[in-house]
Amino acid sequence: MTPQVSKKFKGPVVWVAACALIDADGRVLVTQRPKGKDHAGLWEFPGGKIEPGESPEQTLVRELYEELSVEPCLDCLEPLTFASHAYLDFHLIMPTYVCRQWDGFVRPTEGQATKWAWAEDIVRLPLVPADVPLAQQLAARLPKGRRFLT
Ligand SMILES: Nc1nc2c([nH]c(=O)n2[C@@H]2O[C@H](COP(=O)(O)OP(=O)(O)OP(=O)(O)O)[C@@H](O)[C@H]2O)c(=O)[nH]1
Repeated sequence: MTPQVSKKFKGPVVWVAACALIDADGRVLVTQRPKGKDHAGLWEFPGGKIEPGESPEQTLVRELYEELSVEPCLDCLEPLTFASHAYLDFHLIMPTYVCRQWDGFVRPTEGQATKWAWAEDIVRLPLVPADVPLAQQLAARLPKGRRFLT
Protein backbone atom coordinates (compact mmCIF):
# COMPACT_ATOMS: atom_id res chain seq x y z
CA MET A 1 0.00 0.00 0.00
CA THR A 2 1.31 3.51 -0.85
CA PRO A 3 2.15 5.52 2.27
CA GLN A 4 0.00 8.60 2.89
CA VAL A 5 1.81 11.87 2.22
CA SER A 6 0.40 15.39 2.29
CA LYS A 7 -0.41 16.55 -1.23
CA LYS A 8 -0.85 20.18 -0.15
CA PHE A 9 2.79 21.29 -0.46
CA LYS A 10 3.98 21.98 -4.02
CA GLY A 11 6.81 24.45 -3.52
CA PRO A 12 10.55 23.90 -3.89
CA VAL A 13 12.79 22.42 -1.24
CA VAL A 14 15.39 25.02 -0.28
CA TRP A 15 18.64 24.02 1.39
CA VAL A 16 20.14 26.57 3.78
CA ALA A 17 23.09 26.19 6.18
CA ALA A 18 23.05 28.01 9.52
CA CYS A 19 25.55 28.36 12.33
CA ALA A 20 25.35 29.38 15.96
CA LEU A 21 28.58 31.19 16.81
CA ILE A 22 29.18 30.75 20.54
CA ASP A 23 31.54 33.10 22.35
CA ALA A 24 33.79 32.33 25.32
CA ASP A 25 30.99 33.30 27.76
CA GLY A 26 28.52 30.89 26.14
CA ARG A 27 26.48 33.54 24.36
CA VAL A 28 25.11 32.92 20.87
CA LEU A 29 25.15 35.32 17.94
CA VAL A 30 21.80 35.97 16.29
CA THR A 31 21.06 38.33 13.43
CA GLN A 32 17.90 40.21 12.60
CA ARG A 33 16.28 39.86 9.19
CA PRO A 34 16.33 43.26 7.52
CA LYS A 35 13.39 45.31 6.24
CA GLY A 36 12.13 44.23 2.84
CA LYS A 37 12.88 40.52 3.31
CA ASP A 38 10.44 37.84 4.39
CA HIS A 39 10.20 37.62 8.18
CA ALA A 40 11.72 41.10 8.52
CA GLY A 41 12.48 41.96 12.15
CA LEU A 42 12.69 38.34 13.29
CA TRP A 43 15.95 36.84 14.54
CA GLU A 44 17.83 33.92 13.01
CA PHE A 45 21.25 32.30 12.95
CA PRO A 46 23.86 33.48 10.45
CA GLY A 47 24.07 31.48 7.23
CA GLY A 48 22.42 31.28 3.86
CA LYS A 49 21.40 29.20 0.89
CA ILE A 50 23.64 26.32 -0.11
CA GLU A 51 24.82 27.00 -3.67
CA PRO A 52 25.09 24.17 -6.22
CA GLY A 53 28.32 22.25 -5.68
CA GLU A 54 28.85 23.59 -2.17
CA SER A 55 28.93 21.58 1.03
CA PRO A 56 27.02 23.15 3.96
CA GLU A 57 30.35 23.82 5.64
CA GLN A 58 31.64 25.67 2.57
CA THR A 59 28.41 27.69 2.49
CA LEU A 60 28.98 28.73 6.08
CA VAL A 61 32.59 29.73 5.52
CA ARG A 62 31.45 31.88 2.58
CA GLU A 63 28.34 33.34 4.24
CA LEU A 64 29.96 34.08 7.60
CA TYR A 65 32.69 35.99 5.84
CA GLU A 66 30.27 37.83 3.54
CA GLU A 67 27.78 38.72 6.30
CA LEU A 68 29.96 39.10 9.38
CA SER A 69 33.63 39.25 8.28
CA VAL A 70 34.57 36.21 10.35
CA GLU A 71 36.26 33.04 9.14
CA PRO A 72 35.38 29.84 10.94
CA CYS A 73 37.84 27.03 10.41
CA LEU A 74 36.16 24.05 8.70
CA ASP A 75 37.15 21.73 11.56
CA CYS A 76 35.42 24.00 14.09
CA LEU A 77 31.97 23.59 12.54
CA GLU A 78 30.18 21.04 14.69
CA PRO A 79 26.85 19.68 13.42
CA LEU A 80 24.07 20.35 15.94
CA THR A 81 20.83 19.31 14.26
CA PHE A 82 18.75 20.22 11.23
CA ALA A 83 15.48 21.99 10.62
CA SER A 84 12.79 20.67 8.29
CA HIS A 85 10.13 23.33 8.10
CA ALA A 86 7.24 23.97 5.72
CA TYR A 87 6.96 27.66 4.91
CA LEU A 88 4.07 28.79 2.73
CA ASP A 89 6.09 28.93 -0.49
CA PHE A 90 9.01 26.56 0.12
CA HIS A 91 10.15 23.74 2.35
CA LEU A 92 13.30 24.56 4.28
CA ILE A 93 15.95 21.96 5.04
CA MET A 94 18.62 23.57 7.18
CA PRO A 95 21.65 21.75 8.58
CA THR A 96 22.63 23.74 11.65
CA TYR A 97 26.08 23.89 13.21
CA VAL A 98 27.75 25.39 16.23
CA CYS A 99 31.15 27.07 16.06
CA ARG A 100 33.25 28.27 18.99
CA GLN A 101 36.38 29.37 17.16
CA TRP A 102 36.81 31.75 14.27
CA ASP A 103 39.23 34.32 12.94
CA GLY A 104 38.31 37.98 13.00
CA PHE A 105 35.84 40.11 14.91
CA VAL A 106 32.14 40.06 14.18
CA ARG A 107 31.46 43.06 11.95
CA PRO A 108 28.08 42.96 10.18
CA THR A 109 28.62 43.95 6.55
CA GLU A 110 25.02 44.12 5.35
CA GLY A 111 23.61 46.60 7.86
CA GLN A 112 21.85 43.82 9.77
CA ALA A 113 21.38 44.07 13.54
CA THR A 114 23.20 41.44 15.57
CA LYS A 115 22.97 40.39 19.19
CA TRP A 116 24.95 38.11 21.50
CA ALA A 117 22.21 36.28 23.40
CA TRP A 118 22.38 34.17 26.53
CA ALA A 119 20.86 30.69 26.43
CA GLU A 120 17.78 31.74 28.40
CA ASP A 121 17.26 34.72 26.11
CA ILE A 122 17.50 33.10 22.68
CA VAL A 123 14.37 31.07 23.35
CA ARG A 124 12.46 34.28 24.20
CA LEU A 125 13.49 36.20 21.10
CA PRO A 126 11.05 36.57 18.21
CA LEU A 127 12.72 34.01 15.94
CA VAL A 128 11.90 32.93 12.40
CA PRO A 129 9.54 29.96 12.74
CA ALA A 130 12.00 27.23 11.71
CA ASP A 131 14.47 28.36 14.38
CA VAL A 132 12.21 27.99 17.41
CA PRO A 133 12.99 24.27 18.00
CA LEU A 134 16.65 24.87 17.10
CA ALA A 135 16.97 27.56 19.75
CA GLN A 136 15.50 25.23 22.34
CA GLN A 137 17.97 22.48 21.46
CA LEU A 138 20.83 24.92 21.52
CA ALA A 139 19.82 26.48 24.83
CA ALA A 140 19.67 23.02 26.42
CA ARG A 141 23.37 22.59 25.56
CA LEU A 142 24.59 25.94 26.88
CA PRO A 143 25.47 26.85 30.48
CA LYS A 144 22.56 28.37 32.40
CA GLY A 145 22.74 31.51 34.53
CA ARG A 146 26.26 32.17 33.37
CA ARG A 147 25.67 35.91 33.58
CA PHE A 148 25.57 35.67 37.37
CA LEU A 149 29.01 34.05 37.65
CA THR A 150 32.34 35.88 38.24
N1 LIG B 1 20.33 32.32 7.22
C1 LIG B 1 19.29 31.76 7.80
N2 LIG B 1 18.14 31.58 7.10
C2 LIG B 1 17.11 31.02 7.75
C3 LIG B 1 17.18 30.61 9.12
N3 LIG B 1 15.99 30.08 9.48
C4 LIG B 1 15.16 30.16 8.41
O1 LIG B 1 13.98 29.81 8.36
N4 LIG B 1 15.85 30.73 7.35
C5 LIG B 1 15.26 31.01 6.06
O2 LIG B 1 16.02 30.49 5.00
C6 LIG B 1 15.78 31.27 3.82
C7 LIG B 1 17.08 31.48 3.08
O3 LIG B 1 18.01 32.13 3.87
P1 LIG B 1 18.88 33.39 3.31
O4 LIG B 1 19.71 33.88 4.45
O5 LIG B 1 19.60 33.01 2.07
O6 LIG B 1 17.68 34.37 3.02
P2 LIG B 1 17.53 35.65 2.15
O7 LIG B 1 16.09 36.00 2.19
O8 LIG B 1 18.52 36.65 2.62
O9 LIG B 1 17.90 35.15 0.69
P3 LIG B 1 18.40 35.98 -0.55
O10 LIG B 1 19.89 35.89 -0.51
O11 LIG B 1 17.78 35.22 -1.70
O12 LIG B 1 17.87 37.38 -0.42
C8 LIG B 1 15.10 32.55 4.27
O13 LIG B 1 13.74 32.50 3.91
C9 LIG B 1 15.24 32.51 5.79
O14 LIG B 1 14.14 33.12 6.44
C10 LIG B 1 18.38 30.80 9.83
O15 LIG B 1 18.52 30.50 11.03
N5 LIG B 1 19.41 31.39 9.14
